[in-house]
Amino acid sequence: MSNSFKSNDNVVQSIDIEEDSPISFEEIESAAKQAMSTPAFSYIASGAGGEETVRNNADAFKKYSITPRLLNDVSKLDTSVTIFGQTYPTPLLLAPVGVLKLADEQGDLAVARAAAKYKVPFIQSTVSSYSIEDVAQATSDSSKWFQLYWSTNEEISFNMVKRAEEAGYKAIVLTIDTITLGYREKDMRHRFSPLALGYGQGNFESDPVFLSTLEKVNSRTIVQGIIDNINYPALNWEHVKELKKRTSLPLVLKGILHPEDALLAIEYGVDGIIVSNHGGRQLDGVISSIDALPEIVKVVDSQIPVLFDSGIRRGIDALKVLALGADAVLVGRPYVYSLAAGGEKGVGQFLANFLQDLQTSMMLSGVKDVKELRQLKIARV
Ligand SMILES: Cc1cc2nc3c(=O)[nH]c(=O)nc-3n(C[C@H](O)[C@H](O)[C@H](O)COP(=O)(O)O)c2cc1C
Ligand SMILES: CCCCCCC(=O)C(=O)O
Repeated sequence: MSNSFKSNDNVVQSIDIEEDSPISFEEIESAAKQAMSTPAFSYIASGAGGEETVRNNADAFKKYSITPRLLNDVSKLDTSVTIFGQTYPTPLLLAPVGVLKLADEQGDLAVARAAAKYKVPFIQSTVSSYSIEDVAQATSDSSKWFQLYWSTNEEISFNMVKRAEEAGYKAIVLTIDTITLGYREKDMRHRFSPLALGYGQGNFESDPVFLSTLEKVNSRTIVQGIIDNINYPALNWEHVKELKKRTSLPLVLKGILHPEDALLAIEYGVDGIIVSNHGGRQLDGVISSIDALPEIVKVVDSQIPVLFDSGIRRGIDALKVLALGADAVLVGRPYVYSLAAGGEKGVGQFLANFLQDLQTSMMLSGVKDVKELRQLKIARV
């Protein structure tokens, strides 16, 4: 079976879909579950507390309904978006996910290569399994952004940002909702920490500042050091101001849910925001990302790009978010499950299917491009 994705520059990219490869999100999730140990799968799938927000993220999407327009000649579809002066053929990015080796030995390298085929930017996590330099070398033809967890030792943060700049990354994404790790009952039950298993030390292993700080006593010390370092409850807007001064790259804040914080981001000179509740993994009981989006889009009023994640499972979900005014969308768990189920090829198949779903959904909604999507009638029912 062959699936094709036609991008706006009329390049048809096709991949072979193996007969028994998973297609729907539910099939991919189930294949990942079979491929992984229970604690590892659970770390990826679960959320904080009683997982109310994980469920709300998914349920909220079902509440938004589209009223399509017809007879609008959608034969020439343009899915491209321009963010920070770069034009991408699709409005999709891959969310930063730490410890990807948990899903596949090739981890971030496999994901970066699959993303490059579809020109989908990959946002590499601070706690990635491979270093910034390894991922940069894995493929030069993809756009990569770097996600930063602020460190108690500022030099570690600035050093990583510098390395990302030198490696040609296109943006810095500062995650602001993880000043301490969420209360994750399932991981506690399984006594599970992916870092303790050594899956996510790419950037720290090769970070001389970090290693000298820890005096590299043993790997357990390093792991504890990483965890201690990314626990930073003191994080505040002054750090954002400082980071903005220290990088020439566009700075994006990930984890915004309140319109006032979106306005503060603009006031502090931030270049973009990601409306996100971290896939329900941080504060249980927070508003679903999709419900938070409309008010934020309204106050931001196109001053900076508004990106979105948490709960996107299919192309049609992305269409709803774009119709509500987001400039681009990120997916998390769907590509991680695809990686666990099928490695680099699995991620490629997921991307092809997802983008085809988005294209088909745009056509059937009667919109030709992402700008027109904003005019689409969408209501919460
Ligand atoms: C296993 C896992 C690890 C994650 N690691 C990070 C991380 O290192 N940095 C970060 O900013 N967000 C991280 N996230 C959150 C994602 O970037 C994203 O916000 C979330 O997965 C979006 O929700 P979705 O999974 O429903 O698409 C992680 C998510 C998962 C599932
Ligand atoms: C034990 C280290 C976890 C690093 C944080 C990764 C993350 O953001 C997550 O949601 O998990």
